Amino acid sequence: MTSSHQPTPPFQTPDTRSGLSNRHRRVLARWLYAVTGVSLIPFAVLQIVSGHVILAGAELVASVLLFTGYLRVARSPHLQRWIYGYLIPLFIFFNVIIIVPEASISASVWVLMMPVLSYLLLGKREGMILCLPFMVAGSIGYLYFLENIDSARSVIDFLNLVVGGTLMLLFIHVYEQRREEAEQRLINLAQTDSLTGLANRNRFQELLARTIAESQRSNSPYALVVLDLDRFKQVNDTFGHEAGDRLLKLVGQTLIERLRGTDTVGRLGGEEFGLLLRDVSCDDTTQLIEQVRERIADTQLRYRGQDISVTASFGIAHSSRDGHQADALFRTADRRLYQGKRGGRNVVESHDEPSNDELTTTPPRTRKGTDV
Ligand SMILES: Nc1nc2c(ncn2[C@@H]2O[C@H](COP(=O)(O)OP(=O)(O)OP(=O)(O)O)[C@@H](O)[C@H]2O)c(=O)[nH]1
Repeated sequence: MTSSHQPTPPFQTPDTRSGLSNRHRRVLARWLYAVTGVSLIPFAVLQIVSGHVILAGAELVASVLLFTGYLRVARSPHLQRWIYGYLIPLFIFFNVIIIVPEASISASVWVLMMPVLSYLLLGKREGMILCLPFMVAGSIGYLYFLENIDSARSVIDFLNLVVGGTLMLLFIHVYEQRREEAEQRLINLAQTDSLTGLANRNRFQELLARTIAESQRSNSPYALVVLDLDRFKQVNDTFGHEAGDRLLKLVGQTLIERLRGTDTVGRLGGEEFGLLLRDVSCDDTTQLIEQVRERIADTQLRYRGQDISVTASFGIAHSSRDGHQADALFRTADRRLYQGKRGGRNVVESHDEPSNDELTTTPPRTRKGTDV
C-alpha cells in the first residue's frame, strides 16, 4: 500500500460552471425564456400588420416554445441543455436578422450580447466556445449586409462591430478569468488549514460524508483514523511555539508522503489529524497505520541545533465494523484514540477496550507500540 503519490488536493470548486451558482443560472435562464417569449408577441403583431403572416406565425410558435421552456427550466435536471437550447437558436436568430435584406443597421448590436449571455450562463470555457463562432459569423454576415452601402462608411461600420465585439469578448474573458481565480483562492482559504496546507476540519468532514456516500454505492470499505500527537505541549514548552508549528507541518508532510493519492489527510485542529483511507480492509488499515505510527516516531525535526521528535496515538474506525454514520465513526475513532492515550500513548487502537465481562473470558489484547 506504499505510494509516493500526494493525496488528492482537498480543494473543490462549487457545483457550477459560471460565476453564477446553478440556482442563479436557473433563475436567469427562466427570466431570459420569459422575457424573450413576451418580446416576440408585439413583433408577431407587427408582422401581421405588415402582411408577413408566415413570419408572424413563426414568432408566435417560438413564443409558445419559450414559455414552455420558462415553465420547464424551473425543475428540469437538464439545466445545461435548456441553456444551450435557448442560446443556440437565439444566436442563430441574431445572425439571421443581420443578413435579411430589410435588416436595420442596428441589428448588429446583438452580436455584442453574445459573449455576455454565453459567459454568464455557461462560464469561461463553454461560453467562449459557443459565442466565438457565432460572433465571427455575425461579423461576416454584417460585412455581406454592408456591401450595398458606400465603401468608406461600410469599413468604419464593420470595424466598429469587430473592434467593439473583440473588446467585449476580451473584457468578459479576462473578467471571468480573474473572478474564477479569486473564487478559487477563497475556496482554498475556506477549506485549508493555513499552517499545514492540509484539508481543515470542515473540508475533512465534507470529504468523509462524500466517501461514505460513494463507498455505500460501490460497496467498498473505508477507514477513518484520528491521530493526536503525544505530549505536544512539552514540545511547545521546551522548544517554543515556532518549533511546535514546524513539527506539525513535518507530521502533515509525513502523513501525505505515506498515504495513497486517493486518501485524505486533514488537520482537525491543534495537534489532531484525520486520515480517510479508501478501499482498504480492516487488517490492512491497522498494518498501514502501524507503519505510519513508526514513521512519525522516527521523524526528527532539526531545530536550532537540536533534534525534536514526537509520537502519536491513533484511533481507527472501519466501515465494515463501525457502520456508515459520520458522527458515530468520529466518536468511535476518538474513543479508541483516547483509550490509547490512557493506555500509554504511541499506539494504534482499532478495537474498543474489552468490558469487564469480556476480560474474564478472553486474554488481554496485545497493544502495539511503546510508551515514550
Ligand atoms: N505550536 C503549536 N501548538 C499548538 C497548535 N495548536 C495547538 N497547539 C498546542 O498543542 C498542545 C496540546 O496540548 P494538550 O492538549 O495538553 O495535549 P498534549 O500535550 O499533546 O498531551 P496528550 O494529547 O495527552 O498526549 C497545547 O500546548 C497547544 O497550545 C499550533 O497550531 N501550533
